[in-house]
Amino acid sequence: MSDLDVRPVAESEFRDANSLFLRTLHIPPASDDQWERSSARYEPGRVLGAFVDGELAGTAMAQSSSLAVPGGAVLPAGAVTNVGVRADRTRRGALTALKRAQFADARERGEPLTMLHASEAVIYGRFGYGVATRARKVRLDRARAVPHPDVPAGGAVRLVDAATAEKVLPEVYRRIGLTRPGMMSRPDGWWRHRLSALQQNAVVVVHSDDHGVDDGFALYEAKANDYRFDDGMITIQVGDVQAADTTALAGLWRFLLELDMAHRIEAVDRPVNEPLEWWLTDRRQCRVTGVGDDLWLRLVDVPAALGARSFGAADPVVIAVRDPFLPENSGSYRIGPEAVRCADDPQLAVGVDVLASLYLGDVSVSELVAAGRVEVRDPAAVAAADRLFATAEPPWCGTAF
Ligand SMILES: CC(=O)SCCNC(=O)CCNC(=O)[C@H](O)C(C)(C)COP(=O)(O)OP(=O)(O)OC[C@H]1O[C@@H](n2cnc3c(N)ncnc32)[C@H](O)[C@@H]1OP(=O)(O)O
Repeated sequence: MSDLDVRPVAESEFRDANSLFLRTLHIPPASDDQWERSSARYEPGRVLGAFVDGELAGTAMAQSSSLAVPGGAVLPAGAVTNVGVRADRTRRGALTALKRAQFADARERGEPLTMLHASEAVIYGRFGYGVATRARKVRLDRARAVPHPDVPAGGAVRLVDAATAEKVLPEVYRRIGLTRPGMMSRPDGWWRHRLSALQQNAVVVVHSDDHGVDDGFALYEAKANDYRFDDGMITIQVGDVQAADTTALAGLWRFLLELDMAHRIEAVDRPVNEPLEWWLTDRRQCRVTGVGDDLWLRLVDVPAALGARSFGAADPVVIAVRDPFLPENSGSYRIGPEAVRCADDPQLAVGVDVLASLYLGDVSVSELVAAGRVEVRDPAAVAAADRLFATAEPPWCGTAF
């Protein structure tokens, strides 16, 4: 019988934890240069190790962040990443023990939420995570994607070098603000890691408004084919577009669509309701090549999380929440103008993972009723619950971590 112990790893062990994690993704250990960049995200006390008989067998870490929820509140949230268990130690409870320790740590830190992007969709539901935002991938043929005359116009764009980007991008992101449910703050270490990519092939374009105030940016890389023979000359791969308003967003997209020599533009992690189709004379030139799960959310402290978001106008609904992994969250909640625990008979019942999918407004209650994921005890409650949880626009995270 082997002995499993979970504890925060010392800073001197961060690199071992990183190497172990990379191996679980079948990636070789980082070079000194890669580790130098990657290590910025490692926060003392937030990198956990699972030790089997004293030897590191698994790891999971979190970055201190925060998440915008419906109604405008921004809640402390751990951004969980670099989760992996050595291939010869899997399926013996190491991840389960790491998740228990991470949730306990989140509670101590006063973080009602924890979030992640999942490598596989089957891993995290059992721990109470649900898909809370989705994102789409689009592809545009530059020659045919002609901007519509009604596309908002204004401001200016400029290319900036790596040193300028390091200063300007975090400022612009802060100025834009966490304006939409699902947007998260980007820790300093996240920025250091992300911007270190600029030493390589990434290009940064910044948009400023008519008063010269920077209000958006885009990061992209060019992937060159042999333009003499291949169908495609150059594909522009867009990794991060952030904008304060539609004029800035349209200005950045217009710039990308006017890049000489670019044959194709591909963008990932875009909001499902980004108005690209409406900005083209031929809407079919915006090809959606995929819509996938984006942010997975876990309500670690259900009363605090429900109490922090606003709800739409409708009669209150009593919902029973089942949380086998953190049973202290289980119970009935009256959701109305405010959400509180109660002792009333529930009208609907959900698992805490399903509650996470409803929480930011990505999916409606009735869609999940149709999917069999919401137990209905009072059918009249479904329409009211739809109105309570509905948000003005779909949530979007927009930050890869
Ligand atoms: C946020 C991120 O970093 S995402 C990256 C996640 N990491 C990876 O994908 C790397 C490769 N995979 C791994 O390292 C491991 O398989 C992990 C971390 C996903 C799981 O670690 P394990 O220690 O094996 O998990 P653990 O033993 O606690 O499993 C708990 C339960 O989840 C199930 N489970 C865990 N991982 C998987 C999986 N990938 N597919 C299907 N079921 C899984 C187990 O079967 C077990 O089920 P049970 O309770 O019914 O017996």
